Amino acid sequence: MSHGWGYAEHNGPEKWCDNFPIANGPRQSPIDIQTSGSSYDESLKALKLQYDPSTSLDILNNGHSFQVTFADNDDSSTLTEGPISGKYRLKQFHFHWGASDDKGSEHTVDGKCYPAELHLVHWNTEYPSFGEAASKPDGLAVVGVFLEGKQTSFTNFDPTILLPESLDYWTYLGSLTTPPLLESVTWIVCKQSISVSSEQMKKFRSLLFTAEDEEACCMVNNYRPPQPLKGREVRASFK
Ligand SMILES: NS(=O)(=O)c1ccc(NCc2ccco2)cc1
Ligand SMILES: [Zn+2]
Repeated sequence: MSHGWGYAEHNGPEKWCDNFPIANGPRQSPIDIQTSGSSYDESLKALKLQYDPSTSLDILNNGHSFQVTFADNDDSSTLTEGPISGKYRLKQFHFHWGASDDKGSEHTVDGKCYPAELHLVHWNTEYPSFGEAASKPDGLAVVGVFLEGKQTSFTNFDPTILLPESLDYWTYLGSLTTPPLLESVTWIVCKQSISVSSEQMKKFRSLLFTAEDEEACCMVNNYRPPQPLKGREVRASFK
């Protein structure tokens, strides 16, 4: 693939293995969460998310999604408890979405897709930086939140506001869902979705994959389809 990876026919998820052979690895993400195959684990703790909105730095279109990046030079915005041990710092959050409401999420639940999925990306402070942590099996923890259509207000930047009322979750060991597809992510997928208005979905779909001097190509369908479970366990924090 001479050009960078993307989501088009010529450089999309089915082609990523050409440059990133780990695409066919043992713990790839996303997955289809089959609720009958997940098991309640009473030892799983509740998620503890403590975010300081003042640590948000900038919002940018990185050509694959738009992301809000956070200052991660101290423990102002962290994830602790839940399925992880130790403390993970919030690095950024971003979204994946479809061209229409019938697709767009990366994880699916019993085959059900959502119009979009939020990813809150955290790295293990056992390691010196995100880049270092990203190559370790326990280096990252990403909280996934489904978005589904309803009229709602969508304030900004304080990621806590982006979280659903219930923090019940499924958890499994997986990977980044875009290249470099590193198998370093403890996935924490919330059962309850948050609402997003059709106006907001229109704004997502008006973003562009392309730069200003290129022919406009709308940023839609920037999601990887579910990958083989390969015997992994999916645990639930709820009965
Ligand atoms: N969709 S996601 O939450 O799995 C995700 C999160 C973060 C990156 N980061 C990309 C990267 C560059 C170097 C190491 O990592 C890529 C994908
Ligand atoms: Zn993502």
